[in-house]
Amino acid sequence: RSSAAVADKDLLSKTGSEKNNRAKVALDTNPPKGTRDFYPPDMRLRTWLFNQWRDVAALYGFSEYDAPVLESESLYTRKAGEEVTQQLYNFVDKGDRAVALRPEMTPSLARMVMAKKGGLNLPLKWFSIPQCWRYERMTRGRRREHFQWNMDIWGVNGIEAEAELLSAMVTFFKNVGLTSEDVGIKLNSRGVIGEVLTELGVPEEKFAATCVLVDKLEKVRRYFTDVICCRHSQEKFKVPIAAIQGELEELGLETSTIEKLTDVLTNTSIESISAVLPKDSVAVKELTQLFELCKAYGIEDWVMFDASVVRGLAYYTGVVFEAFDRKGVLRAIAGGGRYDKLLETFGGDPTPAAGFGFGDAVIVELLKERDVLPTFEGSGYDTVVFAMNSDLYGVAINVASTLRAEGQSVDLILEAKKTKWVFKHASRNEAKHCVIVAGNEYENGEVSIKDLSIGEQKTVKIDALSDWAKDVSQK
Ligand SMILES: OCc1cccc(Br)n1
Repeated sequence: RSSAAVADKDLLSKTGSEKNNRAKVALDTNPPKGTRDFYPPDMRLRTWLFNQWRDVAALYGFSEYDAPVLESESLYTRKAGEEVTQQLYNFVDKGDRAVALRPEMTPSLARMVMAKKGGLNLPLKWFSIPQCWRYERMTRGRRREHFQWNMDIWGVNGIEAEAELLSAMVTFFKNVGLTSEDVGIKLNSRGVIGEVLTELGVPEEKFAATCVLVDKLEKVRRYFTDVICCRHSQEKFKVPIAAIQGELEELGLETSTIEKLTDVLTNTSIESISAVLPKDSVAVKELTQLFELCKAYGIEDWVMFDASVVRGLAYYTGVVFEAFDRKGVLRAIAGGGRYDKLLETFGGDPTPAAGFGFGDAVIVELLKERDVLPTFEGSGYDTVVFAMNSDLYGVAINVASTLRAEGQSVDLILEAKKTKWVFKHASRNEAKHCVIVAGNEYENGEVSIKDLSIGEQKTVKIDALSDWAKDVSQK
């Protein structure tokens, strides 16, 4: 039996409450460490955000898919030292299977594509909003779960896929009231690091792990940038390099290589990066083309080149990008890139792919900070219906049913309540109307309806309630 079950039993027996089954020790009503409850107002915000994501996915012709939150651990046993694999929420189940709560969705997507082998009509434009998990020592009190909007295009070799994904991301930002002054998207290509490391004689099998380390550098850099406030200067990379020097040397990278990398990583223009890369650099060519396509989408104000962006996932192979808040206060808002080799690492056929992940936490922090977050306090149903006295409750049920048949969301008051209480309840829940079933009006075949937005009350014939409902729904 699990230790927790034993503990609970002990607890019950210790408190001698086994008999009446009421534990004397208060239940811990918090959700598990690092997880969140969504009460109705929180759920209304979450539903609003997810609907914004769904709307954009629909605009761009993406289809929704899903996969189990539980996957075989083997999907994530990459050896590149990524944070996401080092913090796996994994366990051995009762069937002795090594399983994990998914830390990201892309491997599940790759598994689903591979399961169908050639049976899928490429290209695929698929999206999902999975809850993803990590088990991080609560040293930093960070969350262990988040919901992450995933948008992926499979089967397209060209940079057009990345441009379409960037456009979809920008459309979302615009739809929720953010501008290119609030958010930027840094673009880079792992080809840049790849070409530099190749020139320096570093074997290709070290590229992924180097990128993962450099991504830490990026995080360390951001920390040191705040501390040392010397943006875009070589010094910044010197100091943080020390923080990962050991790991870089473990990778077998010479100090001269590390120095050369820091020169490359501080480039923030295509022109300057072209000067340190081979003349016929593929990375420069694809990035130049990507910026031209961004111009065609009219999103050039949102995107910029930044050679320090490599993202922390080992499987990216080409263009990578990261959305950030221009004030530099929050962590990355979203990130993505091209991952052409992921299926091969699972033993599948080479299939080009690109996509992004967009978490539900940072964006909400940003919307709050920019004061563009809608409010969701009220339940927002249309009408409250109540009977002034219990012998009219059957009439109230009929009234509610008539209004519901016309598509109105109705909160039928299920108990005897004072009118004052009902009006307060209706206003607190931002209902639009309140229908009162009372004796004298009922004798005339009528009910009384209060318009809560203007506070006026009028009587309506019960057999005219359907027309009334149609009429108010048009307003
Ligand atoms: O962004 C990395 C990540 C993965 C799973 C759960 C959470 Br919270 N964060």
